[in-house]
Amino acid sequence: MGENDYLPLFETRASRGRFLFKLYVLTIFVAICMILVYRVSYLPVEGAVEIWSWIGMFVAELWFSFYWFITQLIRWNPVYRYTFKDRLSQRYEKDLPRVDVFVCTADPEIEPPTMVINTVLSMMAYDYPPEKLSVYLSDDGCSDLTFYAMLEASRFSKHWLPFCKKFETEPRSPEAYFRTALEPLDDPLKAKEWLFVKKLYMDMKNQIEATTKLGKLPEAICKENKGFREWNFVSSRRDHQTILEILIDGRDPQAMDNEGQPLPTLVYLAREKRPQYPHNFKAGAMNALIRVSSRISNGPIILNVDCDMYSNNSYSVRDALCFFMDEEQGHKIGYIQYPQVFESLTKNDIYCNALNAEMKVEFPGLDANGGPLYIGTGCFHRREALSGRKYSNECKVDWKKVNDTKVEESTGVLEEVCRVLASCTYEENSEWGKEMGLKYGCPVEDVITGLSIQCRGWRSVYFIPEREGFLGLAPTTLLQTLIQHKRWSEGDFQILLSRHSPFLLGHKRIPLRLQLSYCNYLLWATSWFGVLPYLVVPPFCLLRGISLFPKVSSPWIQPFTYAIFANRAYDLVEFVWSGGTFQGWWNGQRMWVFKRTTSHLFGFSDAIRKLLGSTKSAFVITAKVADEDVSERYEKEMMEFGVSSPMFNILATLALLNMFSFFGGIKMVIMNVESKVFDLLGMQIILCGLIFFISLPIYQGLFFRKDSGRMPNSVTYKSIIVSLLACSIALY
Ligand SMILES: O=c1ccn([C@@H]2O[C@H](COP(=O)(O)OP(=O)(O)O[C@H]3O[C@H](CO)[C@@H](O)[C@H](O)[C@H]3O)[C@@H](O)[C@H]2O)c(=O)[nH]1
Ligand SMILES: [Mn+2]
Repeated sequence: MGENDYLPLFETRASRGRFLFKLYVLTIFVAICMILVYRVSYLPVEGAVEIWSWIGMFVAELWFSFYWFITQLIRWNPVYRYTFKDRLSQRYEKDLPRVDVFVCTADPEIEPPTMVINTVLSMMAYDYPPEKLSVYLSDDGCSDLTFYAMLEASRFSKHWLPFCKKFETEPRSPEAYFRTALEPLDDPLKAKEWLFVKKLYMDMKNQIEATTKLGKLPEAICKENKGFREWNFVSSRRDHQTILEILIDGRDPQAMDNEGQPLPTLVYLAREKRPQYPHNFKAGAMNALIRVSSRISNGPIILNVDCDMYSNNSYSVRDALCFFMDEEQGHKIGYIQYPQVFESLTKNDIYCNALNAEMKVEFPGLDANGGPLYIGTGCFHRREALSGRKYSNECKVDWKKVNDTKVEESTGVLEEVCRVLASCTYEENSEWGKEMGLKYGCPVEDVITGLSIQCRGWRSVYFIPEREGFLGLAPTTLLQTLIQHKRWSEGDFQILLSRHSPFLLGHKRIPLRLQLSYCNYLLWATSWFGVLPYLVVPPFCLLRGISLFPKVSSPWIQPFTYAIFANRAYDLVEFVWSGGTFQGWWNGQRMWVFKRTTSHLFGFSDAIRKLLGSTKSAFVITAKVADEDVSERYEKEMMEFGVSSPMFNILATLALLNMFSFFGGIKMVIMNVESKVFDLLGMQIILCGLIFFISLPIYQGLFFRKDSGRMPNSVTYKSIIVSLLACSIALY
């Protein structure tokens, strides 16, 4: 192939027709400047409350302006990637590299074993040479139930893999497939086979679920495999030796599916845990997997998924390789991030978990600005980059040679060697968790690790396949959503404050526009600087009759209304364009306020406390199952409160304060029609009104609902007292 007729394995297209967007940005920019000019030139001269309120609003607006700037920077010039899998096959089919898949699970109760093995099975069934595919499960829950389910899955895979090939099934998680697929009616022979495999799956599932419900394995099952004996030595989930079993050794000529084809390697690992050693959550699990897999299969490409993210597209590995193996650009690429897509969402996505705008607009924009973040799941890594190697020109891989090395040890010996690699002491006095592998000490181990990979000179790529690559589960209650966002905002902010921040570590190593783009997420924790003043000061001042905005009749009102409403209109268009509904957008506005006044506020304070050394970071795992009545309310899109939490106290208090002020404001307007109250306070009344309408589900939860998902009484009482107190302070 000559220099000139090189055909790339992927291509990058910038999105076109951005003129309207850029015009919109320009007009908002002008409006923002005018708002700031107004604030500075009309600073009240007397009255402490007046002056301080004014300053509070000004701080909020400065914050909004800055944040607006970085959100536009991310949106400025998104790029989209396309792959050519046929070219990959033509050139490299025989030399495809080994690929290691890492699945992490941590708790058999909130991450049920059937869900875990469905993810594992979907990964084993990739359209990829099985002898080059290895799937590793890290079980931080150290559960014999999960181990048992994995054994069952390894048996079932002998039927499932040939079945997937024959029927070209998609998706390849049996649960997801059988949930929707219809039996093939055209061919009775095929139908018989189809029904047979379906029954096999159902039987396996029922048996695993029955055993899980019991919570204990029957003797008979334990006798079947020597692996179960390991649990005799497990004192608790936090105190046990390494358990490592190679359930299928791909090298074993006996490891065949029922059509005589080889099977992918399958490994179960519960790394050693001891109370005196920090286990570092998912980052620790991943690092153990990196080491263990380096001995067993040592694939140069690693795919990392959470246990709830099954593969929905059997070509994802090939797509990813189109990037890594591209002759001109591939060697620079450290990781390829796929979007996080969730299948558990309701129609109008009541908790706004879809991340549509992030995944469809912001990440393509990040890709243009220097590369997307690593977000923990659905990400293909180059092993070298993940392990800590710096990028250099020598990183060019000779793909024709990568498969040359062979492991010689027997399965038993390999297991022995690898147990040591997953022990607690192995990492002592080493660079693991610092310069090697995923970084420790941060609740968003993914983002901080991705950033450090980029700072070591690697490029990252964002790829949205036509058929979604991975489908996962999002939180299904309000509190879980808020807690997840607290973990994210806290971790992200911690990165910004640390020496790993994009501005310190990234200085001169990644482009400035990428440094700034990172702030879009790393500054989440500070968002309450903007939002809290806007939720507290206007209603408070409204009750006192202090005006914070230009008169409705003044021309100065225009930049305010334009900046607020045009911005929201743009947001709506973007939301609907990326697949949402109008009601979903409205729900998103509510969650926007909720997250900023609770998750981000708490994330901020915990990050600061951690900086001062008074707390340690934790990782609250998101539940993947819920009680029946909770799920039922979720399906009906009823907001779930149910338990008391300081987060709910804040939400309810703010909602009540704005409600009192809104009605107070309306009353003032009605009582003094001639005195132009509306002209003076109109904008504040409208703002309080918006918060009032956004908070309707809160009032329902506080006063009108009877079900167990309503606000607990303690929250109701506390919020009423505090908001009334605030109102009386305002009035007197
Ligand atoms: O001690 C732990 C805790 C968690 N996990 C696993 O980490 C994954 C993510 O946990 P989850 O509770 O589902 O968190 P999410 O907020 O949904 O996860 C997102 O955010 C995390 C960082 O906050 C990333 O680790 C995840 O990959 C990313 O999907 C799951 O597979 C867990 O089993 C472990 O392996 N060990
Ligand atoms: Mn998750």
